[in-house]
Amino acid sequence: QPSSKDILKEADELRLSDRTAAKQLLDSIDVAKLSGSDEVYFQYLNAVIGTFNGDIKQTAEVLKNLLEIVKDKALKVRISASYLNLLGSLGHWKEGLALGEQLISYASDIEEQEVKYRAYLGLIAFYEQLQQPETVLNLTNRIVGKESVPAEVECGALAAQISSLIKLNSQSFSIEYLQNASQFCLDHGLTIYFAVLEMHKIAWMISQKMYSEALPYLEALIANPEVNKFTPHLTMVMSRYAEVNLKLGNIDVARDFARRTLAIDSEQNYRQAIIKALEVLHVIERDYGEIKEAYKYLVQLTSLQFAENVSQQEKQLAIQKAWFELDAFQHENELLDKENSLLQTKAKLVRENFENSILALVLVSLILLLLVFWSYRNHKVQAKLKQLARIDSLTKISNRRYFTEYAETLINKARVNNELVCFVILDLDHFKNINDSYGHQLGDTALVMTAGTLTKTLADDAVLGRLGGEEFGAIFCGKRIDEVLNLIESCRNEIASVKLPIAEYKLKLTASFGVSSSEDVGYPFENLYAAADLALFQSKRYGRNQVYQYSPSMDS
Ligand SMILES: Nc1nc2c(ncn2[C@@H]2O[C@H](COP(=O)(O)OP(=O)(O)OP(=O)(O)O)[C@@H](O)[C@H]2O)c(=O)[nH]1
Repeated sequence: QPSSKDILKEADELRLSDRTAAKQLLDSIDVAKLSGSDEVYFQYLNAVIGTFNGDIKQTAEVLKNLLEIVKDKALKVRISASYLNLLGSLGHWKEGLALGEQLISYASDIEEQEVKYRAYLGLIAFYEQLQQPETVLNLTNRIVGKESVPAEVECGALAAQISSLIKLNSQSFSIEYLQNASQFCLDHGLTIYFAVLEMHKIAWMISQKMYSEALPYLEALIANPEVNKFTPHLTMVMSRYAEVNLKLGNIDVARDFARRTLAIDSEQNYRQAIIKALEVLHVIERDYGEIKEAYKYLVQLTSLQFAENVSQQEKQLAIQKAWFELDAFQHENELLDKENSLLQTKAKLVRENFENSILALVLVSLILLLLVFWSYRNHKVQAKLKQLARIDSLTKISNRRYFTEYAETLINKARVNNELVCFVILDLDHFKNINDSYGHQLGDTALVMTAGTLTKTLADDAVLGRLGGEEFGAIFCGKRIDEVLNLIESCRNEIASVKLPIAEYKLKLTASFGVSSSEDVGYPFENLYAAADLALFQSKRYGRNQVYQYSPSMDS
């Protein structure tokens, strides 16, 4: 029991030699059981086998649809080749030219030689219809005589090759070559190609006026049942037979076969044969003096020749038009491609621009951030510097410059508010002795401890500062004099109880105070300062470690 695939292959092989058997094989297959790709193969064979009798248009339609679904590369090439052939027969030049170009590219990247040959054969048939014998010859030379070419492909190529050689009047043509080719196709049972080649041989013989030599070949063709089945071949053979007999003086046979030719193709589909038959009949009637009959055939002949010329010219024009349209289409495609790549470049540019903008934005943001940070730091540094410029580095309270500045501001404010201002100068007693006896370091410690005590006892009520050396100042605004004196008194006590870090704490630290008030000397700071200084002097003079308040009597 052969598999469906084997049956398909067998039908494929019989396709050109025995169409009926091939068709019967196909009909024996259960289509429902075929796999996807085998079903396409089946449809393809069914369509091409049908072509010989059936409607070419319908076959073309089937192949077109198969092309859309076919997956197998080799089968795709075959279907394309057959479809191309039909497009040529139907005069669909533009579609054919486009498919032809596609087929060339399919063929170039297919591995299987056989498929490649079949693709070339499809192209050959199409270019024959385009009447381009040079192209046809070029393609046939890629097949003829090459290794592992299937006989049917070889015969197809041979038929086209020889026809082109004759058309081009080539030196490479010889009747022996044609004879061998014809015999080869006959031996392989490829009757159609055999008939085509025989026809070329006969035509060539007629052109060489070898009428009697041509006669037996024509008779053999007429007797061949395979040729008989195929109307275009049969009409051509019969009309040629009429022509040769006319030349040989067999008038009755010539007339008979010319009339039979007209009868077979009553619709005059195969014009070349009909024209030939009409020519024979016209000559016969004219030579017999049958003027009326001769005239009748001449009219038919002329109008058919005219129609043939017109359709040939129409075909040429259609082909030209197809070339132009294809060219325009390709140009349009190229233009579209260019436009596309332009758009892509544009999009890339926009993207790059965007990316650059983002980058710039990030950079600017970073710079801004740095600036903000820098200015913040700068601000802090400035503030720190400013603070450093105001602070006495040893005692960490306001230095003289800042204290004086600030005192002026406070005093001005107090004057406006009509508040009492008291100014106090404090000076450590016998400080020089501390330095001299215990060293500068202990002197510094004493200064720091004094500032600490001042801050602890007075900072809530007064603004403090170091005036220089072992001298400190304090400003009280909006306090009564007795309150100020009390505070200073307790400050003096605190200083006196400071324990300097020396052995057994036996060194006593004391300070003398001079106090002035705006009530006595007004608000000018110089006045307050001078008055407090004078009071301090009294305090030192009269025993130290005590508080003296300025009184105008001190001035004298
Ligand atoms: N350790 C130290 N000593 C200082 C500093 N500034 C000033 N002195 C010293 O303070 C001393 C001030 O001495 P004097 O002006 O004679 O006054 P005194 O010894 O305190 O005597 P009376 O004020 O009269 O009680 C000097 O020896 C200065 O060198 C300082 O920042 N650190």
